[in-house]
Amino acid sequence: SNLQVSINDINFNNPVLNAAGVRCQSTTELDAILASTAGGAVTKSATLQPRNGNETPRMQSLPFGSINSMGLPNYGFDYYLDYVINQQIAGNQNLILSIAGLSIAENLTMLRQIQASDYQGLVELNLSCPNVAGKSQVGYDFEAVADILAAAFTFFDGHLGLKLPPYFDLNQFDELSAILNQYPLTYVNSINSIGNGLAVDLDTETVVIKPKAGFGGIGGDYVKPTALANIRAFRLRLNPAIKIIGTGGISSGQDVFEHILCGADLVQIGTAFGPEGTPIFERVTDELETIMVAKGYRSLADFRGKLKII
Ligand SMILES: CC(C)(C)CCc1c(C(=O)O)[nH]c(=O)[nH]c1=O
Repeated sequence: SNLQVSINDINFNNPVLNAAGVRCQSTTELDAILASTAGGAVTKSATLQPRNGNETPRMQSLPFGSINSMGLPNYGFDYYLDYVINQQIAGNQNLILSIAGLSIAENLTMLRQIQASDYQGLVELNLSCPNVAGKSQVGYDFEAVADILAAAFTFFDGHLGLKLPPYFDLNQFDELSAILNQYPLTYVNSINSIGNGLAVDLDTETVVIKPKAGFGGIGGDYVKPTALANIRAFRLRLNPAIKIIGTGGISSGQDVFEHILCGADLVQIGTAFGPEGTPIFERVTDELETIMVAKGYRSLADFRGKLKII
């Protein structure tokens, strides 16, 4: 079967990438993803200056997923911009440069530097980035979303995608989609981890991660129903020119199939990629092909977005 996907004029051999944040902070880790069956690689969300991130333990595996409060540890924007440009020179277009500035101004600064560079690939703006003190993360402050997109598109003409937090109220999908449809976005990526979950250890009667009194983003099996709902809700509301990347709860070819059936063009694996490593990409794409053959689908377009109601 044909697993190929094109996002604008960027061709992917298969739709399965890593998610920003998992095993993608160093060039060694990114090279390993590109050397694997993965359709492409996403960099750890970058801030202008390098960051150590939060105290450990800051991520823990849980029975059905993970909890993390990493605190944006990364080697800094220049490190990742250099990497994706070098990959572009080497002929690899399947990179996504992820940025998560600590302010709207910092995000615009990074976008201006990307605009001034030779980078022609995909850029993923992480809207779970912090907002002004006392306000919700940008992704939950729709005025801030409108402001940053209006400002960005006064100068940025590259392939801009948005990494969105999960939403749970159908009116939020209507309201946010009405904003996003006003801009020439290349894609939205749904979902980021479900924010501020909590896991406890029965024996020690403690939380399991040190930062934020144990509060952290939840990923893995726990979040797949929320991910599928967000993908479907945005697919049904967004301009068809805005593609969808599905993230959340993928650990099998069946999960990939479900994301694509709900409307995803590409998918990203975060939590499950951690313990399994790069072999997950071959396993998951093989499992996807098996399902497609069994169902008689020859390409992803044969079933993408064709979820039926009953
Ligand atoms: C939560 C932020 C630290 C503001 C952004 C980076 C990030 C992190 C992180 O670096 O803690 N973890 C996630 O699950 N998603 C994210 O987007």
